[in-house]
Amino acid sequence: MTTSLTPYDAVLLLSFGGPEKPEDVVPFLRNVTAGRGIPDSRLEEVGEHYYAFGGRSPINDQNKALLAELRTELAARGVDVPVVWGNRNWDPYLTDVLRDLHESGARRVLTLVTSAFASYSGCRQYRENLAASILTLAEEGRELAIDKVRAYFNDPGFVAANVDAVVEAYERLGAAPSPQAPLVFVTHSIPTTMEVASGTESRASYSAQHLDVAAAVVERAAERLGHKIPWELAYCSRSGTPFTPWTEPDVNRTLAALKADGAEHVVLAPIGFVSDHMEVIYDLDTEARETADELGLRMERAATAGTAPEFVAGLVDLLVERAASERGENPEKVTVGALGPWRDVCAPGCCRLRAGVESTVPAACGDPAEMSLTR
Ligand SMILES: CC1=C(CCC(=O)O)c2cc3nc(cc4[nH]c(cc5[nH]c(cc1n2)c(C)c5CCC(=O)O)c(CCC(=O)O)c4C)C(CCC(=O)O)=C3C
Ligand SMILES: [Fe+2]
Repeated sequence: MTTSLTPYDAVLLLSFGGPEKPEDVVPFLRNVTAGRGIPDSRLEEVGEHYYAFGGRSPINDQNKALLAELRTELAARGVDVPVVWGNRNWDPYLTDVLRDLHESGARRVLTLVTSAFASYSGCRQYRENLAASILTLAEEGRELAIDKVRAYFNDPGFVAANVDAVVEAYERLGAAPSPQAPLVFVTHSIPTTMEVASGTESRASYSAQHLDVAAAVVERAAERLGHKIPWELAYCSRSGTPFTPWTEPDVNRTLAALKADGAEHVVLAPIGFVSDHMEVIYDLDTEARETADELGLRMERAATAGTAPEFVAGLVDLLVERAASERGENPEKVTVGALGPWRDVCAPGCCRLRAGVESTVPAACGDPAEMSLTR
C-alpha cells in the first residue's frame, strides 16, 4: 500500500531563518525584532553571538539537511509531492516560496514548523506569518489553502531521538559519575505572560509541555542506563528588558545551584530546540560551558533531534496522519506522556498573548474568523 498525502499537493518546512554572512546579521535582527521593543543593547549582544561564528547561523544548513531527509523518507513511502523550505526571517522567505509553489500548481499545502512546543513564538507567530503570506498572494490572484500539523513535542519519534541523545551523553560522561550526575533539560525562555497565555484548562502551557516530555525522556533513559536520573528544567536565551519577567531559572543559575548541592558532573539536554540553533551553540556550548568550567562542573551536552531517523520518520507520520484526518478518516494519534495529542486546528484565541499585548493580526491554520483580524 502506498501512502497518500491527499488532499495536500505540497509540503512546507517552515522555520525561523538565520544570517548566512556578517552583512546579513543586522538586517536579520531587524527582521526578527520589527516592532518588538527589544533593546538595542540586547540586539548588539545577540549580533556578537552571530559574529563569533563568522556571521553565519547554523540553522539554514540544518534545515536543508532536514528537508533532504524528509524528501527521502516521503519518497521511500511512495509519496511524490514537492517538499519545500521557507523562513519567517530570512531567505528563502515564506511568501516567495509559497508563490513559487503556487506557480508550479500547488493549491493545498501542509506545513511543518521547526518548533516542537506550542506557544506564541513556536506556533501562533508562524500562523501569523502564514496568514500574511496567504493575504499577500491573494492580492496577486493566487489562492492557497494551508494547514499546519499539530505540535509534536510528545511525538514518539521526537522523544526517542532525545532519549538516545541523553543516553549517549551519559555514556560520554563515563561509568563512575553517572548515578550522581543530574540532567538539566533546557529550552528557550519566554515572557511569563506568553507562558500563561500558552495554557488553558484544557491545554498544558509551554513549560508544562516541557515538563511532560522531560519526564517521559528521563523514564526511558533511566531504564536504558540502569540508574536513576535526577533532573530539572532550565531556560536560556532570555531577552526583552530586565523589567519584563521571563520564565526561569536561567541555565547558568541552575548549574551554580547544582554545584552548590554537591554535583560534579552534569548533562544538558536542549529539548526545546529541534536542532543545534545559535541558542544551543552559543548560549549552551559557549556560555553555559564557560559557567560549568568556572564552577569545576564537568558538562556533557546531549545532541538535539536534528536529522535523527526516528525524528524524521515521526514527522512524516504526522504529515500522513493529518492528511488522513482531512480525508475524514480517523487515524490513530500516538503520543508519549500524559498530555495526549495536540489539536490539529488551534482553538480561537489560542496563544494570542505575546509579551503582555494581545496579537491582533490575522492568523492562518485556526478558526477561519482569525484570518480577518485587523491591526
Ligand atoms: C520560544 C522560542 C523559540 C523556540 C521555538 C522555535 O524554534 O521557533 C525561539 C527560536 C529561535 N529564536 C531565534 C533567534 C532569535 N530570537 C529572538 C527573540 C525571541 N525569541 C523568543 C522565543 C523563541 N525563539 C522570544 C519570546 C523572543 C523575544 C522577541 C519576540 O517576541 O520575538 C531574537 C532577537 C534577539 C533576542 O531577543 O534574543 C533572535 C535573534 C532562532 C534562530 C537561531 C539561529 O540563528 O540558529 C530560533 C530558532
Ligand atoms: Fe527566539
